[in-house]
Amino acid sequence: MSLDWEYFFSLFTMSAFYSACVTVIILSTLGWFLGLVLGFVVACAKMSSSRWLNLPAGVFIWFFRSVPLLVVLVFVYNMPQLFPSTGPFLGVPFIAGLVSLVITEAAYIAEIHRSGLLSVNKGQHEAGHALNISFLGIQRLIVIPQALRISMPALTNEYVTAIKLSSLVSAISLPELLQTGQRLYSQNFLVMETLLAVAVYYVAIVTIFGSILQFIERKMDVPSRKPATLSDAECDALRQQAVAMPIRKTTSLTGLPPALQLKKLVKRFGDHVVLKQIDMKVAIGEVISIIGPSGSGKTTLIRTINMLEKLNDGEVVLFGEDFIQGHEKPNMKKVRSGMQRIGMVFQSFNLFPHKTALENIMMAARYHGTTKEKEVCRKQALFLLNRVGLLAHANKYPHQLSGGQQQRVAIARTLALSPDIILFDEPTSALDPEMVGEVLKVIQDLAKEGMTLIIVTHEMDFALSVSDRIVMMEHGVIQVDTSPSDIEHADESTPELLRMKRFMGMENEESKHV
Ligand SMILES: Nc1ncnc2c1ncn2[C@@H]1O[C@H](COP(=O)(O)OP(=O)(O)OP(=O)(O)O)[C@@H](O)[C@H]1O
Repeated sequence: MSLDWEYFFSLFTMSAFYSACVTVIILSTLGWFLGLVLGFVVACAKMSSSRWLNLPAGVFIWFFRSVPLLVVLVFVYNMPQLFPSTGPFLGVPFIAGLVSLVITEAAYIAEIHRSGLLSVNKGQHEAGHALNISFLGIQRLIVIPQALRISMPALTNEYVTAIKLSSLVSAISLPELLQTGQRLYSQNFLVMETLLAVAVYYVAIVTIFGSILQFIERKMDVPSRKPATLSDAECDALRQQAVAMPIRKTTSLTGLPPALQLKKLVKRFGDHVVLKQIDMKVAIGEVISIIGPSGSGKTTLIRTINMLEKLNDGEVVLFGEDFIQGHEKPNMKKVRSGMQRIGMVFQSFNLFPHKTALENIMMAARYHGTTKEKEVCRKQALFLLNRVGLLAHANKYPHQLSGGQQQRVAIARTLALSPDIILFDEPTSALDPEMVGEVLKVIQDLAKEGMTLIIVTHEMDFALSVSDRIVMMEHGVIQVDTSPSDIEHADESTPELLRMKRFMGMENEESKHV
């Protein structure tokens, strides 16, 4: 048996096939896109902690992934028999086909979205929170763009599946490609030629639209972008554009309330009490280093100050005003305005990987509208980047920067909100030794300018040189709270201080014999 090639080629000049192609493209594209949107809602519902949301979402995914599209299709198309009022809507084959495709696609795509959303690092949410960006803002600006990039290959694959699945709507007499072919070969019995032509049409659609999605995927692929270091001339040009930030001078003023007052802070993780009634005052412009053995609660302490950890009991007072009360539901208005005054720099930088260094710095100011115009915002970000010595790297993405450079960008990002207090959580612990100095220098400059700083650190020499007070924590309590000079002069008459001195590695020969 040989194929009738003349007939086969004639099928590519037949207008019925081209209108069938249009039907397939519209149906599968709409089905995929609406499935994308519905799938996102279902994924968010499934990830919600509310049983009222995650249970129905789980049932939806389980049910519609289990039922074949053909069954859903026939059911939806015949729905008007049960509910006649749906007739004008679901009785239309295109709409019945679209609704079925959207429901089935949404069940699959919800799981793709969920894996994308889950793969965005917790630190990204925390960095957004520390920049006082709301939950929805964090999703829109930080999480969804990253999750979409991660999910894009699987979503492209799902689009191809939608194109192929659209052939099933031939079962309800929608003149798509397969149905057009079936109608032809039922008249002339040239089955193989017709189906071969149908296959060619499908391959062409998949190839064209698959390539478009792959192009978008490549555009979203941040690691493949490699903006270069700017030349000296380019840096000079940018420096001319930079506009100084209105940084608040917070040198200690007598008569003003402390910048921070921690009153009997208690934090528990299950039965484990990590902070045991911590009391501490931080004056305006003061630099405090918190040291102590691993697990003593240093990080937890500063995380409770900006609500990254929920306080169980106690109170945080910010510039003399109520800020956080452990035993009460937070007053979100007060918390939001307080958070605006506290910046945080993380051990693992938590820069936004889909944004350049400059965009990382601009994000929060633009979100909060502290600087209305994008251009002013950009100029201030340039100023901050210049201040941390990274103007030449303005257009680079975090993956192109060294650890020390990333941390300096993170500090500039924090400064973009003009905070009054900055919390540093072991800012140099994730850095190679040769990069520690460059970050400490930036922190030292902030200290000299009178910024209020609380620094959790294991860099003892740095703590001694930069701090007004050094606080040593052990087992969730503050053991010693003293000045660097008291530590340096510690001897046997002050055993607590001597122990701290030893912990800091400053033990001298004399004291070793104590
Ligand atoms: N999310 C959490 N869930 C349960 N336990 C936690 C959590 N975070 C911290 N902890 C526990 O709280 C204690 C204090 O942890 P924290 O990170 O504050 O210590 P640290 O003094 O900063 O230690 P390190 O110097 O090693 O960073 C530890 O025992 C830790 O296991």
